[in-house]
Amino acid sequence: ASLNWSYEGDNGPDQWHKLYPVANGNLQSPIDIKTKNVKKDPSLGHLHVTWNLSTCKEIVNIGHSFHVNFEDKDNRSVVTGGPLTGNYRLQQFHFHWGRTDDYGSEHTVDGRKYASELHLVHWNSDKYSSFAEASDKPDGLAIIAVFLQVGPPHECVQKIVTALGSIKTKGKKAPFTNFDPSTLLPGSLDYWTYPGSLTHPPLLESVTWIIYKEPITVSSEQLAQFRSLTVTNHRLPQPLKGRQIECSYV
Ligand SMILES: NS(=O)(=O)c1ccc(C(=O)NCCc2c[nH]cn2)cc1
Ligand SMILES: [Zn+2]
Repeated sequence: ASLNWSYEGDNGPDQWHKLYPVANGNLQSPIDIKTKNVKKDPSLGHLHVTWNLSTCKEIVNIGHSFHVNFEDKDNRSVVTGGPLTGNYRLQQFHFHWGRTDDYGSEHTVDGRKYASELHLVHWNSDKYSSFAEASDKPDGLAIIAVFLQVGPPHECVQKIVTALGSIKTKGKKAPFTNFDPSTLLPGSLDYWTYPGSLTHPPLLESVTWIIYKEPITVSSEQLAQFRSLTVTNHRLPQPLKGRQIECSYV
């Protein structure tokens, strides 16, 4: 089915509220993280990530982005701990980017835009039986975000960039196996967390966001390869509406 929304033109982000009224809700994402307003929460423990590379399945061109999909029929790849209660199962990861290296992340930090942002999407498999069922529940989803800055090329991102060559057109998919997403995490495991939403339609307010403070580094050429699929796919920061951002001190 062709999407009724886009990132530019008549169906762009400022129009999304017409078909998805929640776009003007109180828990919309992304947001700008004003670090001086973040609350240190000593009770926020480590995040425990157990991603099993046997669950990595395929890479798919979905038009406005590409997804790396995981088998989520059991708890082989889960995240738990930190702000989460119970196990959240990894379903897919994807990136957001802009037309140039100067912007492209969805979340920003004191107004700073990164070149890109990785999202690792998980659903609450203790309480729900599928992503779709979990996707509209307040405790349904947990999305881990990692910022990407420009510098030397990233060895593991290169595996993803190489695979893009075989999914050049919308709807195409290719096998993508034995990839360990933990190779995409930064060195420091300090994170911010806040309650928010999916960052494009259906924009459901069902997400516990967990955003690593430290970026990873990719090259300008690797980002240019992302753009070869679609030129831009990031939403701008939304109103905080009184939400509190917390941070761990690992
Ligand atoms: N950028 S992001 O916030 O990580 C994000 C992650 C996943 C989705 C998504 O799965 N959207 C369509 C499928 C669906 C959801 N609920 C019912 N169908 C959207 C945005
Ligand atoms: Zn995303």
